[in-house]
Amino acid sequence: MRQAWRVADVRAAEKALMATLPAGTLMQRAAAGLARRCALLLSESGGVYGATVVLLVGSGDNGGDTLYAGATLASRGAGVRAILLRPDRVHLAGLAAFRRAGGVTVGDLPDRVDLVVDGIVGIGASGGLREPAAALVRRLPGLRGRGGARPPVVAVDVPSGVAVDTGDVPGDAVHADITVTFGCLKPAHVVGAAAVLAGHVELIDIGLSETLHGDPAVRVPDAADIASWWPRADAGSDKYSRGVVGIATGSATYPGAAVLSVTGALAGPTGMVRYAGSADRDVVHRHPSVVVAPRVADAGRVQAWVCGSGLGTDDGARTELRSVLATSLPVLLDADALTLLVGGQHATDLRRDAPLVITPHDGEFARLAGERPGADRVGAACRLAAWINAVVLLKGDRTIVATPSGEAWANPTGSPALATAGSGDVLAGLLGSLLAAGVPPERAAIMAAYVHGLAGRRAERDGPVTSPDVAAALRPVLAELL
Ligand SMILES: NC(=O)C1=CN([C@@H]2O[C@H](COP(=O)(O)OP(=O)(O)OC[C@H]3O[C@@H](n4cnc5c(N)ncnc54)[C@H](OP(=O)(O)O)[C@@H]3O)[C@@H](O)[C@H]2O)[C@@H](O)CC1
Ligand SMILES: Nc1ncnc2c1ncn2[C@@H]1O[C@H](COP(=O)(O)OP(=O)(O)O)[C@@H](O)[C@H]1O
Repeated sequence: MRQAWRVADVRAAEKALMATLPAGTLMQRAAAGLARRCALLLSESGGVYGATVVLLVGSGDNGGDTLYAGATLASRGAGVRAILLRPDRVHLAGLAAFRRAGGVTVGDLPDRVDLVVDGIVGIGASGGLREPAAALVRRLPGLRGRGGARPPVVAVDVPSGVAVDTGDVPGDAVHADITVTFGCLKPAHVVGAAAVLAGHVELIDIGLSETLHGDPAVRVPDAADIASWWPRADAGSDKYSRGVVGIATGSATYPGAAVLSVTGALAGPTGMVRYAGSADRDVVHRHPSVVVAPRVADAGRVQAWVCGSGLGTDDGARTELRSVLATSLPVLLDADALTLLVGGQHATDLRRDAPLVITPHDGEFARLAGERPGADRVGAACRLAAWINAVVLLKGDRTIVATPSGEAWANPTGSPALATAGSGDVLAGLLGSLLAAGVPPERAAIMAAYVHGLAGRRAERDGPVTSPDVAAALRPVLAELL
């Protein structure tokens, strides 16, 4: 698991650590790690000696890191040119070291560039990138280096132009190939559009873990977490002890939603899937192992319910929603079930002790919360989770999982190929199976999003992706993961 920390916490930890060290130690550690990464990148593409490196240097310590790293590269024979965005407020010691090593300052981007280092602004950024930095950043995609190729861009700490605590990108911003960050990850590395602009993120240890306390802003699961949390059958298992998941999705109008959510559930860890609804014939035809009933009330015992996708929003759908919410079981609500919640007719049904998970996309989120998630997706998901007292899985690129107590996770897997009709139904079924197997709701949401994201990536290897492809990819993905 990785963790990302807010700027205020990073600042406090840096201050506490700096108090125990000679002045400038942390910047030297940061700059050394940054120079090492830049040198490696240049070595892979023709060598450090003779390469042309451009530093974009802002007025704070982010620029200081960049100048010291530039000095190291210059001392190894690179031609390093620094553009100072605020010459009157540059990091003076950094600039002196840079000049001593043979670095030169220039007024504009050179014709040929082999590496760009973005040190315009780091965690001290406020608001969108200002001019003249913004104009410079807009020109970066037009640069050419060795062999006419676009030169790699290394961002220092964070890509300049992103909102560090939210991952929002309010305007022009650097699109980095690599971001070299120091001490710990920040939210912009793992959520929102900023995470895409950060490219590959490399963390340099500057000793910050000694003084970094409290709760991270966002957690990011890895494959080992998912594998270790996944329930497994053992010699004593039977189909009931593994959990039975109930699926109340689809309708005569939308039988596909039922089939897709059931397919997702069948890939999960439960020993049995029960389906309740009017798409029963389609479900049994596709999946003979599924036990079907016309309504939730007739379905028999389950350990968790999935309700919503393709259910419709008529009175019959409302009855089914009421039936699942009246149980004392974990419930996942998606799609039409979320629409039915709007207007408050189910407010009393929602007052329940058993876990509730909701899986809105941005439109459904807006219907429930009264506004779209906006720039701070993690904050928005946490607020809705607290308000509705449910685990919220906010779909999208880097899906967010938030708990009522304010814990947030960002899913690192996935692909835009998942933006295809019915792929959310597959996710809901898988998540429901994890709930029925006894996995705590926030973990079930994180695990389902992770595996669903891997399935999307696997499916796209074979060309354009449909939701049945995502469902079909779940089992091979799990075979590799577990
Ligand atoms: N502390 C430590 O121990 C360590 C810190 N380290 C490094 O320090 C970095 C933080 O340095 P920092 O605090 O000096 O802030 P920084 O990111 O350079 O930006 C401040 C300057 O940017 C400007 N500016 C702001 N917004 C802007 C905008 N939208 N558009 C344009 N300009 C904007 C702002 O100008 P102003 O608003 O004042 O006019 C101000 O002058 C951190 O990311 C890491 O790299 C490492 O060495 C490890 C140890
Ligand atoms: N741009 C994107 N990048 C990555 N994943 C995405 C993107 N857009 C959507 N997704 C994922 O695709 C799925 C779509 O779900 P949903 O909107 O409920 O579709 P449907 O209702 O058709 O099943 C979600 O898991 C979501 O996280």
